[in-house]
Amino acid sequence: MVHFHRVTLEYRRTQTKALYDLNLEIRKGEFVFLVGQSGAGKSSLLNLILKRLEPTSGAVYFAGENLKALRGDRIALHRRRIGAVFQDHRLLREKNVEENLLFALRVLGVPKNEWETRVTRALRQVGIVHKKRSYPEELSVGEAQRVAIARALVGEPPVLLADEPTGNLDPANALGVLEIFKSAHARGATVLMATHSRDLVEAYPQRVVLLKAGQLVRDEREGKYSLV
Ligand SMILES: Nc1ncnc2c1ncn2[C@@H]1O[C@H](COP(=O)(O)OP(=O)(O)OP(=O)(O)O)[C@@H](O)[C@H]1O
Repeated sequence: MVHFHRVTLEYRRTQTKALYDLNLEIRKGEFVFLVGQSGAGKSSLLNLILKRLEPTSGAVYFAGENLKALRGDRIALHRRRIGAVFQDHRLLREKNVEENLLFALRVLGVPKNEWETRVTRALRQVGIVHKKRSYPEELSVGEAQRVAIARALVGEPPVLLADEPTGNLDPANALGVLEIFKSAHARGATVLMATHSRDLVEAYPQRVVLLKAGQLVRDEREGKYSLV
């Protein structure tokens, strides 16, 4: 589903090598925790999959297609296959929770007759139906994070990327968020989640990929939380 072939990423201005000669293959339907110290390259890796960044050398393939070849509208179409949850969740401030999700469905081109069911289902999954008329600034950090997850889920994309989705949450809420991703995984989604949380990795023993200074140093199939 996602394949990194000898990927090096250097941020030109600062000449920082964020990733170095990285090879990684993630199969359809896998759940992968991406772990490693701050600055190890986790966010950079996720941004390459979204084609927000281009590799300096090497190639990133998505569903067999080299992302380098994508231009214009095809980049937008590519991103619609991915539900992304980043720390800066970028909810639209002038729209309430429900409208934020409806906006995502409109962009995705989902037929109107499905909108209501999809929104209700996604908000239910994250336990936030009661806040559907609230505006982003009226939400707690954790609530806003859950809305961002609902927005990523509402289009039912085949791939979910999450960068520290539980970073601002207390342990109970963090495990709640993990449950949401577990359900998406059970429904067949491929999930790649960057995290610093041992608790999460321990709670859901799956593949764990450890990055260190931009290199893949361990790849464990059985969720060894000691890697975190
Ligand atoms: N826009 C940028 N310009 C220059 N250097 C950057 C940029 N973004 C990240 N870096 C550098 O690239 C390296 C990898 O950063 P990245 O954000 O991918 O790490 P991370 O593992 O996600 O860290 P964290 O756990 O703190 O989010 C770091 O050395 C960082 O300072």
